[in-house]
Amino acid sequence: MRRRGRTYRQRQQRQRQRQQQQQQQLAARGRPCTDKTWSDLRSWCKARGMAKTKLTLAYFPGTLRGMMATKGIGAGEDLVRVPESLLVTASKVRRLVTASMRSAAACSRSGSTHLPWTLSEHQSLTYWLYTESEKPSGSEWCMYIDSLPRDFASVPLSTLAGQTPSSRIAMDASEASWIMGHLPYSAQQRAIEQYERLHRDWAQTCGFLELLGLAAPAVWRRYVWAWLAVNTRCIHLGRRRAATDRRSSEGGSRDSRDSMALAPVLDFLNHSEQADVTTFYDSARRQFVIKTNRAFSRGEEVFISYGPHDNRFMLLEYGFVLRHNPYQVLELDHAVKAWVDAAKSRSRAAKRPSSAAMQPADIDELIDTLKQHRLWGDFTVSLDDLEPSYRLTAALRLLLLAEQRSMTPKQAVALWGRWRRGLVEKTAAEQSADRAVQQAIGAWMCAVCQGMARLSQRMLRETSIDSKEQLQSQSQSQSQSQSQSQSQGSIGSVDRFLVQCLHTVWLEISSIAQRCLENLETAASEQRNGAEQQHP
Ligand SMILES: C[S@@+](CC[C@H](N)C(=O)[O-])C[C@H]1O[C@@H](n2cnc3c(N)ncnc32)[C@H](O)[C@@H]1O
Repeated sequence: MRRRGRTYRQRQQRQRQRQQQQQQQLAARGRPCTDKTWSDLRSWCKARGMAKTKLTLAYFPGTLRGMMATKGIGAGEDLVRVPESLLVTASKVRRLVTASMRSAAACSRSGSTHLPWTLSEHQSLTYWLYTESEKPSGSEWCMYIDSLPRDFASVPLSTLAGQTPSSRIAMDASEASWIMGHLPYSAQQRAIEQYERLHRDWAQTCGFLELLGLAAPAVWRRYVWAWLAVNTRCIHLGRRRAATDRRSSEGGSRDSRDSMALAPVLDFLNHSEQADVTTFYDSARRQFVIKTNRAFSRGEEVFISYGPHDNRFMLLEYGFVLRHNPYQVLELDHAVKAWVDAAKSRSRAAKRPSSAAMQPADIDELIDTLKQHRLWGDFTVSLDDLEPSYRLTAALRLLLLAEQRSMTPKQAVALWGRWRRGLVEKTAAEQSADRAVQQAIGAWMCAVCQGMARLSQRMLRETSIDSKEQLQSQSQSQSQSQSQSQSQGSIGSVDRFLVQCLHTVWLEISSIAQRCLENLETAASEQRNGAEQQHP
């Protein structure tokens, strides 16, 4: 039977329904941004040669502000092409400063326009962003600067940096000590190094500008903002070429020594570990290009990849974490170092040290052996196999072998060398030492995982948003008892998103530690069963 054609009204109704469905789908995925800042930025970029893209700024439930496909994007298509004129690089900053110095009286007095540029790329871009954002008459780049986040509160360093520069993290601010106290050990160390880098960059920039007779960045919090904007948003242009391989850097073009840049529009793209993009510099058209190797449908969030990083790195560098990060590992450097410290104290505390017992100097020698073989540090357990990594096994094997009473440190190193070369133990004594060290590694791993599981349970309680709010009201009511809250650190006004990220990190740690424990228990019971069958 032939279907009768639809009436005009039915067609109209169906079209309306389809439009409504599409709008609902879009809203579930993300909400396009209707902000004037975005339309101004787009027009400003267009006037400077940026071609139209199939991307628009939008807000998404999980990732907040990011880029949405306005049309279907096919695999192999360009996502965005940023013209040279819109890339801010260190060489451009250097040329701008040189040009301003040429016209400055200070420079004509010295009669030289040569600038011995000593700032790093990060320092140069931070200085540029700082000065542009401070310009009283408005910057030529104000459209771009207005599009940047007002703060980077979810990046721990933003709080750890404090209100004034200081040579080390000021733990008297209770929010800073709360954050440090809730970072995993490995992240604490990285946060300290990050702070030292920020402070060194600020001090070196001030010193350099004073030498040139230019105003140094005086407002610390603004400098921290500019530094974090560069750290979280700059793109990597590819490998730096050697100075001899450099092409002309005159005429405003990019110097091939530049390896990073600030790039408007492109820096709205969020990260996904599933993103598959190719980035390159099209020297014929003088544009930085990002191509996607997978398709995106209309309304979908478009991602790039910031690299294969675990969540601790993501949190410290970018202020977010992935719910399921494929690069997650349990980092155990702190536990190995704690074992070393404890072994040294035990040895020092022994009243009559026996000639066979390890002395602190022996332990240092063993560590040197591991360092010589590039096997000291970066001790992990991966989520894939829940086994200690080769580096961790190697370190534990050497240290725990040497700790056995039957063995001198020299003998331990020799036996360890045989294990590294994959040789089978020959004598009965060697075989028994090997069995004993395997058991000792199992016991060590068990104790460490139990400790990590206990610690993560506490951290999970303290970073759950409910308890955050409870603690916040407690800390408000206890605001008079400053000394107490300062020594323990208070959650105070710590960014809510940062607290959620910390919670996710501790969930990961707890999950790996628990699963690792289960694995160890299964292995131990299999061993027991095997032994019982051999000697019933
Ligand atoms: C290059 S910018 C991307 C644009 C940024 N979302 C914005 O609003 O301007 C990098 C920052 O975006 C955020 N971000 C990137 N990928 C993310 C993700 N998968 N989930 C949550 N936030 C993300 C982080 O705050 C990060 O520091």
